[in-house]
Amino acid sequence: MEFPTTIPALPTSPEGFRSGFVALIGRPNVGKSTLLNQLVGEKVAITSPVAQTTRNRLRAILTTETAQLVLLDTPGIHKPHHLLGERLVQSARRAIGEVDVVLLLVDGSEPAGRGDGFIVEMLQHCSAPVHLALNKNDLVDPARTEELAQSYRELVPGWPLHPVSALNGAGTSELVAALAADLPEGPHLYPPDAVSDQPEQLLLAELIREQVLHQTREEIPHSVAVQIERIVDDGPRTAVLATVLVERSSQKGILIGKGGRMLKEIGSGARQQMQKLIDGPVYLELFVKVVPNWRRSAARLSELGYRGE
Ligand SMILES: Nc1nc2c(ncn2[C@@H]2O[C@H](COP(=O)(O)OP(=O)(O)OP(=O)(O)O)[C@@H](O)[C@H]2O)c(=O)[nH]1
Repeated sequence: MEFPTTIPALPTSPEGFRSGFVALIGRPNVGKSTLLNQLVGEKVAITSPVAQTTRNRLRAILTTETAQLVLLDTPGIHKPHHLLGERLVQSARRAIGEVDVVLLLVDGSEPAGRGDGFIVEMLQHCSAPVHLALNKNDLVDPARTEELAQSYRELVPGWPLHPVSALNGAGTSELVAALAADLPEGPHLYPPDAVSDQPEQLLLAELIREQVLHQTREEIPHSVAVQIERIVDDGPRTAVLATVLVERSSQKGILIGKGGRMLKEIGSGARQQMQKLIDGPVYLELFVKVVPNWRRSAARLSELGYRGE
């Protein structure tokens, strides 16, 4: 694990303080991004009702009185269909090998299924302790809680189980305490008020991609990537120039919309989120570019930051 070389103003950590890395693993759409945002209390990971929106290993940093957890958000695990899919799985595997604790998140409103077996198998060989969080507990009829929990207990005997709702925060402080207890004793790794070590550029790109997914729903699948071309901080406002890459010209048409209306909606939604993140006015200019088969092009993937092995 790499540590930053320059760390501004780290406090003296109290005796018994714990710190370390937690990998967040789970199938697509179980609520990993929602949980990260709930834990950290600021928007660090994008969420979407469409599965498979998390592409980057986004680190969120959570500091409590007694511990600091550095969370790695890994892409949803699934069977890879193309090169991008394979890189997502590689990235999840790498995350598991590098951390102090693994948190496996499942949709606890459904009983354990075959897809969960695939991940459990993958985690059997992992030396770090694994915790299982049963998410979406808010959707569960209390009369079924025990039956659902039992189906997971049978799948992973001995792993600690935590019912949570990433949406409303129920059970999350107990979850954090349990994860922190499994971290080694150690000092702060980041300043206590840090929430992410991701470059601002990546966060901004993710906010645009989130709007594309929200506004276009199924019409534009995952063949979209965002490149931030330039960020100019000219005093009163921050100007952001970004390009949205799609694979086909029909997708470009949908993204731009009639009279440019769709792109305007996307831009305006993204700009509002950016202003919250930056805490100041933002000017956003968006371009749409067709790059056929960008998902299959290894060079392009590396340029966009999806590292292979
Ligand atoms: N009711 C309920 N819905 C939730 C909860 N957590 C997440 N969701 C919803 O589930 C959907 C998927 O959540 P995400 O956080 O994007 O899921 P993810 O695991 O990051 O998805 P990928 O990026 O595809 O890996 C969204 O519509 C969330 O609002 C929860 O605790 N309760």
